Amino acid sequence: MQIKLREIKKSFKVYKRPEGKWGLLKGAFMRNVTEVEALGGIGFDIAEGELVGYIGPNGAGKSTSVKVMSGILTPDSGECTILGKIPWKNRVEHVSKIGVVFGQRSQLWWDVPVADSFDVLKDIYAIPPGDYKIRLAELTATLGVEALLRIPVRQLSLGQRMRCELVAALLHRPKILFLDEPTIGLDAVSKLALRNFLKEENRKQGVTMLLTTHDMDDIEALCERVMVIGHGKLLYDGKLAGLQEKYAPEVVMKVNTDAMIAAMYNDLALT
Ligand SMILES: Nc1ncnc2c1ncn2[C@@H]1O[C@H](COP(=O)(O)OP(=O)(O)OP(=O)(O)O)[C@@H](O)[C@H]1O
Repeated sequence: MQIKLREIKKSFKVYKRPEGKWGLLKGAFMRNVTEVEALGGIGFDIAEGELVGYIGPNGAGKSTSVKVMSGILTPDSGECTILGKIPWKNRVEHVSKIGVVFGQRSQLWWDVPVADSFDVLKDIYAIPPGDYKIRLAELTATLGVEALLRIPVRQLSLGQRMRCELVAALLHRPKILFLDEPTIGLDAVSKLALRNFLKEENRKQGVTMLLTTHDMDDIEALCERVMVIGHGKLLYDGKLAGLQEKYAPEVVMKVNTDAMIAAMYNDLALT
């Protein structure tokens, strides 16, 4: 298995300021600490070449899991091996084998042209110049971003930036790609283009992908297998068709996946 998680737990300490008009002053001397359990013993396996959907309501623990798997966060307990290594213990080696796209954050430098960010990534990942040239040409052509290379990132539209984020995440030919809400805020055309790209990258290059999204059309278009997480626990791991059978209305021409997922969250008391 490329990705293996067992009983991963992660809690965060949250500091609360005392309420009332003196709260700010009192808060300087004393703060109430509470613990939020983001992951309560998550476990799953993902094999090479799989494209798995990872869904759940807001605050379910999806991003926290992705951060653990990408080595950004160390869990409180449990086991996690990615390509046989522990992400937070072998960080340098780990990041050279994975790619991460956070839809709500950028890994590109805001004020410099896109091409300059790619050049920096080439040095960070120590990509040989010949390979870099080929891979950059291949990715920029497929994602249609050649004309954007000299433009500073802050001047790009969301859809343009997202395509550049994908180039950045795939330049070093990672074996695994974690995608945390990559289609958030994109229009229908950009979503379709991005889905097609991900499907092809998975099929042709064999890149293993874990896709976190609230857009059930993403899941339907890309993932045969889906994992549902709620309150930090894995609630379902299986075929999308299995979820549809259980939660979709009996006779429909096209399954309304958003309604289906809303019914499931209600049923599992996740809302
Ligand atoms: N750095 C942090 N400090 C405190 N609490 C945190 C932190 N990161 C996450 N949490 C909490 O952990 C829980 C899980 O958050 P997480 O971001 O993993 O959820 P999510 O499933 O990705 O949600 P969304 O769909 O809204 O992005 C939430 O209750 C959140 O408030």
